[in-house]
Formats: sequence, structure tokens, C-alpha cells
Amino acid sequence: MSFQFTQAQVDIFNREGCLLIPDYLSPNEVKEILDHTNRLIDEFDITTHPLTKFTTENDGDHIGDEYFLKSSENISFFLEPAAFDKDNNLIKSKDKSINKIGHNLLIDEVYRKHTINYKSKKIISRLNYRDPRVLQSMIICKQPQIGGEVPSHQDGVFLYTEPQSAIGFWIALEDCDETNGCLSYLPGSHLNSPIGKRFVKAETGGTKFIYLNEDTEDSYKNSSENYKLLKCKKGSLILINHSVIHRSNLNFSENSRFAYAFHVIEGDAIYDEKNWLQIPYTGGTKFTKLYDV
Ligand SMILES: O=C(O)CCC(=O)C(=O)O
Ligand SMILES: [Fe+2]
Repeated sequence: MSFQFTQAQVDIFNREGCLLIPDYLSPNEVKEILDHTNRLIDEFDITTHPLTKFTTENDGDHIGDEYFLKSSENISFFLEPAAFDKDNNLIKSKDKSINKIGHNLLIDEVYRKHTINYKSKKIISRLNYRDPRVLQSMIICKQPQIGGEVPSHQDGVFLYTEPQSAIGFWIALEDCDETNGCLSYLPGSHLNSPIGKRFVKAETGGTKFIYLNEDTEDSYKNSSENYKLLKCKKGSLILINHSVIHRSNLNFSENSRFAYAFHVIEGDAIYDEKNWLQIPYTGGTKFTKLYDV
């Protein structure tokens, strides 16, 4: 067990808000996740997917909201809007039409073992988490040519705890650079950017934002030359602080940009019922432990 996570890396992460760790996964481990993901995509029946069948008469928004909210407990497939024409016909092959798969991949043994293990335990315990819980897990596809931009944001908006505690583990499954939409971030922005808004369940069903801090909202729009690019090789891990401002560009290359990401929170932080992501369906009251304390 040779994986090291040093105090020097902790210091960079605390200063920058993001940290790149090359070779977190071996080429064989990356291949295992990619092969498995491609198998799931092969088995996925897009013709019966609720979001390919809706028409304006049968309330696609409502079906979409339901499907999204329930994905907290299962393996759901989210489709790339640009894979459809204006009449909602699929214009890309199935494997090129998926935007994201989530949000609880831990029910699958392959994703689970690459999430809960001695390496993530070493990182999270060095960062002084007491009772780390895995809140969500997903494959992000960023398809060639249509994989859209992820606008500037803070993860604490979507994974809101008091005090803030979310941390992203983002693992490149393919090489990433500026042509296929690698991540980029505003160095140190987590140190002076209180969470700008919260993504919550709306009373009427669906989701909405509650605005908290306009200055942070303004700094999301900061000019792109201040963003630092996180170009990396497949197998790299990028840690993302809850408050750091980060984004990714659209993918205008011929290659996809698959990544596996999971987010962890502190189990004893307040996680209230306003948050979009809840686990009412599994009968549990708490998210999965990253490790047994
Ligand atoms: O994969 C991307 O482009 C964005 C990912 C992201 O923002 C995250 O995992 O927090
Ligand atoms: Fe993010």
C-alpha cells in the first residue's frame, strides 16, 4: 500500500482550493471503470427512458424533476440536450447521447471499490474529517463536440451543509486538456467566497435556487484568464473544495472526456431537508460512510 498523501499536498489544497494528484488510479483500474461504464451504457434502453418519450402535453418538466430527484438513490442516465433535435428526436448514437450517469453509483460494486478504500480514507482522514459520508457519485461523460460547458460554480451550492464540508473527488478516466473541456478553477477563491446560493427542492415540486451572497455570484463571472487549467492524464485525481469557484469548457474535440466523481460531506454537519439530494427511498437516514470509524 504505497499511496501517500503528504502534508505538503494538504497545504497546497488548503491554499489553492483544488489539488491535482497524478496516477491516483492505475491504467488497469481506469480501464476497469471505463469498460464497466460502457457495459452499463450498452445495457441501457434509451427507447424507454422517460425523458425521450415526453411531449409538451404530458409534462416533460415534471417527469424530468421526478427522475432527477429519485436519482439520489439509484443509477440514472441523464441525456445531452444537444443529442436531440427540436422535435425531440435523437440525432446521436446512444453512447454519444449520455451526459451523466448518477447519482448513487455506490450500489454497484465496481464504483464502490474505487470510492471506499484505503486511498480515499488516507486523504479524508488527513483532511480531518471525523465521520465522512459519500453524498453522491456519478460518471460525467462530456461527449465529443456536444459535451456542454459546466458554468462557474461552487459545489457547496448543490451539496450544502452547515458548516460547509463538501469535498469533490474527481477522477479523470481519459486525458483532459483545453480541447476536451478539462476542469479549471480560480486559485484561492474558496478563501473569500462564501457560498453564493443554494440549490433546493421547490415547494411546487422540482428545484430552485435561493440566493445568499451576491458578491460571490459576481465573482463567478470573473474573466476566464484568471482561471487555472487542470490539464491532466487519465487516472489523475482532482480534489475540489466546497467553496472554490470552478468550471469546465465545452468539449470541441473528437474525443470524449469521461470522469468519475464522488462528493463527501462531514457526517455531523447539518444537512437539512431543503437540499435537493435526499435519501428517503432507501429507508436510511444518513449517507454511506466513506469508512467505518
Ligand atoms: O466534470 C466537470 O466538467 C465538472 C465537474 C464538477 O464541477 C464537479 O465534479 O464538482
Ligand atoms: Fe463542481
